[in-house]
Amino acid sequence: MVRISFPRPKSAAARASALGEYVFRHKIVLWAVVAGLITIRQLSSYSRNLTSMTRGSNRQAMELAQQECRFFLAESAIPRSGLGIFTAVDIAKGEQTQSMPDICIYVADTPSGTDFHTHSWAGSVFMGRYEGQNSRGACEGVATLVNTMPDSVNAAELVPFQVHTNAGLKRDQNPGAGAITHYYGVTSKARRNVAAGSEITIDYGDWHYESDRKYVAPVHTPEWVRKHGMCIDHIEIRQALDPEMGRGAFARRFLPRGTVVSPAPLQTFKNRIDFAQQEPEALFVNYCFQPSGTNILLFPYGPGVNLINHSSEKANVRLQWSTNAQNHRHWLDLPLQKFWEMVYPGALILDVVALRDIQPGEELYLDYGPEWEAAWQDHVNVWEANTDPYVYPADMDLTQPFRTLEEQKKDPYPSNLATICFEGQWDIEENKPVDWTEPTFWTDGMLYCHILKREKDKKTGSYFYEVSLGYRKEPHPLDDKRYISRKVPHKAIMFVDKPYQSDMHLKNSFRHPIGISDELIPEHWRATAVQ
Ligand SMILES: C[S@@+](CC[C@H](N)C(=O)[O-])C[C@H]1O[C@@H](n2cnc3c(N)ncnc32)[C@H](O)[C@@H]1O
Repeated sequence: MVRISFPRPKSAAARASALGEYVFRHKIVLWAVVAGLITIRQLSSYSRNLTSMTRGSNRQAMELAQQECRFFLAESAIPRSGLGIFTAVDIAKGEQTQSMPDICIYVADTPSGTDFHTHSWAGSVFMGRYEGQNSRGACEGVATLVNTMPDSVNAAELVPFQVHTNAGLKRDQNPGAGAITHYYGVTSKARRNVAAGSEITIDYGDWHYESDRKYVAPVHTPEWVRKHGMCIDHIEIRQALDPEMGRGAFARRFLPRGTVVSPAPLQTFKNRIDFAQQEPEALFVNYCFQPSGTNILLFPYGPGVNLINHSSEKANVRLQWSTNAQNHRHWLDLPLQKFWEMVYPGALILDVVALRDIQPGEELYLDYGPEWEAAWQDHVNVWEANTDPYVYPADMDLTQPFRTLEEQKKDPYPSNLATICFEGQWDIEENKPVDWTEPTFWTDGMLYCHILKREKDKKTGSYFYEVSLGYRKEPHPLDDKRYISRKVPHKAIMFVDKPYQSDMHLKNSFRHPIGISDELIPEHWRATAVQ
């Protein structure tokens, strides 16, 4: 598989003073020495803890797991914006501001009449613009949890360029193809040095919270963060041990029985039917809980939570309602109409809790319930490999020069693929060619394009192209010649699936929400099922 990565433009905030950098780096070194000493002490206390746990006490070990945790969810410094992400450790400029990459699940045609759009990203941001007519990506983890504070962006710059991986599942081999998202690998990095205790913030760009007011995030102490926060750093994401499952979630450290492995703030949806505009219904439902006997969907967006795969025999985590003050558990008792008036994303929080001691590196499993298991088995029994011609965009060799339209007449690209170009100019006039401009945020400048001409730089050997840009949702012959960009570098071109071609649109791909124990759901919710 060939992957390209794009350089990111330098932002003003990234130009921190050399002196500040020097002081901060030395602080880091000092911190690392102290941390090293702590680690040695912790390791010995860790083994003591293990011993004491076998005697029945695991409180100390749980505290240790909490101490080692770097990232937490706690009440945001932005008024009335619920939870925010805090760091308990110093982060140097350029380092990651999260402990694991996020996934995004694209819905090809955003349902109307729901609040799906409030906690999902515009199609272009994580490169899913061409999945459908009006696509939006619901992401879990930092990409959804981080708050915007345009006047005080301390930290995160979202880095979307490692997306597009089918996690080893192929449509001609695996029943799980199309049942997991391909958009994995969204991360964020610090724009400047971030002190331990800070809330991590970004700038959403086109959305300003009460834009007439300025908020500067107070920096808490790391102790405050540990005391009041919920750890979101206990999980690592890797390929699942069973390759049929795609990715999976693994324990980053020893997690004693009863540890909250991760909180899962929920976005609630009244009706699963809203996500059934196409066949198959939106992949999004596979990443949601559905209480039995209802049509309600609960989308958990705690980092890594919906990467936990199913096993009824090996389940080592379970769900329970969070005891955190940010969880409005009492709202579950409200009549449903009142509940829907009150509820907002993050108002309800489930905790994923260790059912037994979990060793570092163990894969985490949740019991999705008998209905899910039966549905998966039925799916595997009837599933047939899809052998129609198809090539994954990630399998295209991007070291080869892109073929011009003329060359493609003789040697066409696979019919499911389209070429896209990243172009920084939005006001190109018809029939007035311009020279290529680098976009400030690459994915925003993503457009369909046709390759008209190719040149090779004699000195460097790199390729440059003349392309025509298409501003439509689908490649269109009329766009062949109108908006021309010249001197487009090779790195600014790539392949994507045309709309409705990627695995998640396969008619025979598996769909089933995750089951949730009846004990957690109020009885009166079951009276609501819409047929
Ligand atoms: C919430 S996601 C879990 C994360 C997913 N593995 C991924 O890579 O994004 C649920 C989906 O994962 C896959 N999955 C989870 N547990 C599985 C199992 N026991 N066997 C096969 N597939 C499983 C199914 O495609 C299911 O619909």
